[in-house]
Amino acid sequence: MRYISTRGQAPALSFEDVLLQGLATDGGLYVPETLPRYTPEDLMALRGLPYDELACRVMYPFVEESIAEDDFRAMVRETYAGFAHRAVAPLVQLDANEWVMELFRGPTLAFKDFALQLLGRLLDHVLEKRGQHVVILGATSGDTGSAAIEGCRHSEHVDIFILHPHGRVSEVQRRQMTTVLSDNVHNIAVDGNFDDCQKMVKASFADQSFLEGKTSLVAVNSINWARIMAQIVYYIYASLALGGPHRSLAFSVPTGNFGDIFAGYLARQMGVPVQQLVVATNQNDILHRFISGNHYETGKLQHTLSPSMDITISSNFERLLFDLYGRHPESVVQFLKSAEHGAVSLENDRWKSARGLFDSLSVNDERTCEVIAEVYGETEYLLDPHTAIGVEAARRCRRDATVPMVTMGTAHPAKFPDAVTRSGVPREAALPEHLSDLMEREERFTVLDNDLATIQQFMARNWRYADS
Ligand SMILES: Cc1ncc(COP(=O)(O)O)c(C=O)c1O
Ligand SMILES: N[C@@H](CCOP(=O)(O)O)C(=O)O
Repeated sequence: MRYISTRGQAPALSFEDVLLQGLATDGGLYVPETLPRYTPEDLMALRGLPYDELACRVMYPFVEESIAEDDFRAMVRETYAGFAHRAVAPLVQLDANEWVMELFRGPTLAFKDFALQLLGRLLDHVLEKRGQHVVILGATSGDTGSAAIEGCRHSEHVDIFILHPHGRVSEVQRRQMTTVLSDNVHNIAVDGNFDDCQKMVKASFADQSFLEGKTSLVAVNSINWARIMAQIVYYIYASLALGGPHRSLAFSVPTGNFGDIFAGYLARQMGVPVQQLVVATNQNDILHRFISGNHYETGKLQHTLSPSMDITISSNFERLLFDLYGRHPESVVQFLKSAEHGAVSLENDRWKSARGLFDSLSVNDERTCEVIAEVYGETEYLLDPHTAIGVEAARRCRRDATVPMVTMGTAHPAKFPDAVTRSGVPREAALPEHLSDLMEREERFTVLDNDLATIQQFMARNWRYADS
């Protein structure tokens, strides 16, 4: 399988090169040139497989030219053996035909573990083979950072620098990152917001001269194709568990960088019967405004009780645009250029074709807390604020009550105790055993100005082989 850039000017690459590259050299994102397609018979043959085996079978075609099957299977098995539930991604029923898929049973309690615990292993495998050391650079609004650090903390082959917006992630999220004291882990709290962090990450990928040719950058954000690939699997798992391929499903996905829901879109392109995808956002609603009204215009970032979705520029929207434009890169470039200067719309027929699949809703903090309380009242099930937004959007946007609706449960409620307390539910969300002393652990992080040169100088001084 070859991967091509959404902007059409970068060379096509193999999986191994895409894994190590991050952004394409033309600023675009890599996508597979073609997707594997399943017939209903193919899907039937996947029914009942344990999660790790399904994951091997779904992902292997994407990596087969770069990694031997036995090695890949071993990495996938080890990854999902580290999850706290035997089903890996259990489905919890809230109501008739209404489910939450718990994607937070991995080591750092958010859906990012599905891809990032595997990404750490894939990187180590490839870097060991090449005898190479790299620098990982990532931006986080709270969850990617800890999952990426967990995936790479023991690696001899990487140094990892994670930028988070200072004071704008939850205390649990911050501590999950900053209490990892390994020499190769560098947490930077940026005096800015997530968009600022993400912009500096992308600028650093575009121009890596600050590394003086001594190393290269690897991405752990969902600009890295491997992130999306691993997330396709749980959509297929949900479908097969709830009657697929002979029954359609709808998904509601708490959305920020559009990576998770894009994986659902790809599962559908591969033949999984998905009737509806609901984009569930907080007050940072650029995607909701686009889906509901064909109006794409960045706004000012707002800080909410669902901080992981405090994002106004969604990286993976570009991957969807590429498809909506019939895989015509010049149109993608033109759209994105115009968006830098104000509001943009798609041609009506293209937007309508997206509307055939996507619905959306934006949910504010007050309503998020009400939903946490309502669902707890109905079922004694405790939602985190991101998942609560998903559940609200699922209920409000549902097209057909006979089609099972699955909300992606993207984080454990214990990561966001403020929202849980504000909702007034009579229960605390306790951290699991392995994190029970998190609040007492020593922290290490550096606060830096929201300035690209400052960040890059810090990195150049601090990566482990800086003087070699
Ligand atoms: C808990 C949680 N929910 C939802 C999202 C949104 O996912 P995506 O950025 O893939 O749209 C994120 C982070 O991005 C997250 O950490
Ligand atoms: N919500 C994310 C933001 C980064 O998104 P990514 O999926 O592109 O890594 C976070 O929690 O860090």
